[in-house]
Amino acid sequence: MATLRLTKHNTAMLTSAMTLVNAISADAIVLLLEGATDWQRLAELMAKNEFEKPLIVAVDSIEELDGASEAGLKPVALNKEKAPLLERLQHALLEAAADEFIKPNDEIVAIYGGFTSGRLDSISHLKLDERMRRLTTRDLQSLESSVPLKTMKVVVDLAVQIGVEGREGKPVGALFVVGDTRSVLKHASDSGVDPFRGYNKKARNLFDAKVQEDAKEISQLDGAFLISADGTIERSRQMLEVLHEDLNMSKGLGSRHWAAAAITRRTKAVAIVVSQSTGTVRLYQNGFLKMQIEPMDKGIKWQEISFKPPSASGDD
Ligand SMILES: Nc1ncnc2c1ncn2[C@@H]1O[C@H](COP(=O)(O)OP(=O)(O)OP(=O)(O)O)[C@@H](O)[C@H]1O
Repeated sequence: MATLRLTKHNTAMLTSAMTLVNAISADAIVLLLEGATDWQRLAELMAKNEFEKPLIVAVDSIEELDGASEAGLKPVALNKEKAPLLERLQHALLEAAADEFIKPNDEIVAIYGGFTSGRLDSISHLKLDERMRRLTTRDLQSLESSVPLKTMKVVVDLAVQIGVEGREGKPVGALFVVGDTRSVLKHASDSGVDPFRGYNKKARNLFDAKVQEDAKEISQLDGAFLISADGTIERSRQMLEVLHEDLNMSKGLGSRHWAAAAITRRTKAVAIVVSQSTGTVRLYQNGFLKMQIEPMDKGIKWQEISFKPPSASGDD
């Protein structure tokens, strides 16, 4: 990947971004890069400009961020090399919020090469509240209690892609049940031949881009994916049989959503559903809708859902 040289031009752009942050009382800079840069020199540039706010450096792979933290920068790994600029920027903001480098209401100055590789040519002033509505760290962390955050993110990203892209020009829905697989299996049965059965763990791990593509193909078939906390597809094409009667669901949601909510009521799993009709991704935990993500053509927009807590009588 191209490393960024701190040329006279790039240095001047970075200095301008720092000046802008201070002038408008913004909260942080997000520097979106295609590869590493001289982290130490970047830190020196901050010191020279007396810039004391967080400078988040977002690069695709974690290896390229070697030394960034030690230099006093805030590193974020994207793993989105081929994604469009806007999606990478959005992802950088989500990751930075999840790592608590920034807060959901912060104002950010983003700096990146929008037109030419290796040349910082664009500076944007973003209000996070507008940018990503309300993805709060609290939401992510509350989900992390049963499943590691990185597994949640990989499944959510995949679900969003399925919702946006569909398959072969047709909309596709999907259901991922993540974590507590042993309990979930007690409520699951094959709805057809499971294409993942018999493959070794590595060939079933959703952190692998090829496995993600396979999962997108299989999402066209009936049934749910059961994913373990480490991101392994334990089963696919599973029909879930769970009682629905004590759930409080929005009107218009069909059996896939009911199954998703119900399984999280009975187990400690988190369910992530892609609606075939709208592409909307919903996350259920403990039988409740916790988050809803409306897909957009470019990037994702996160929304927090306010849901009615169960009444004291348990009549929910
Ligand atoms: N209990 C279940 N377990 C696993 N998958 C299910 C279950 N019920 C439904 N599905 C899957 O959901 C698909 C669509 O069902 P349905 O249209 O009722 O769902 P929905 O909630 O309205 O979702 P969508 O918005 O995607 O249409 C089914 O073809 C099946 O693959």
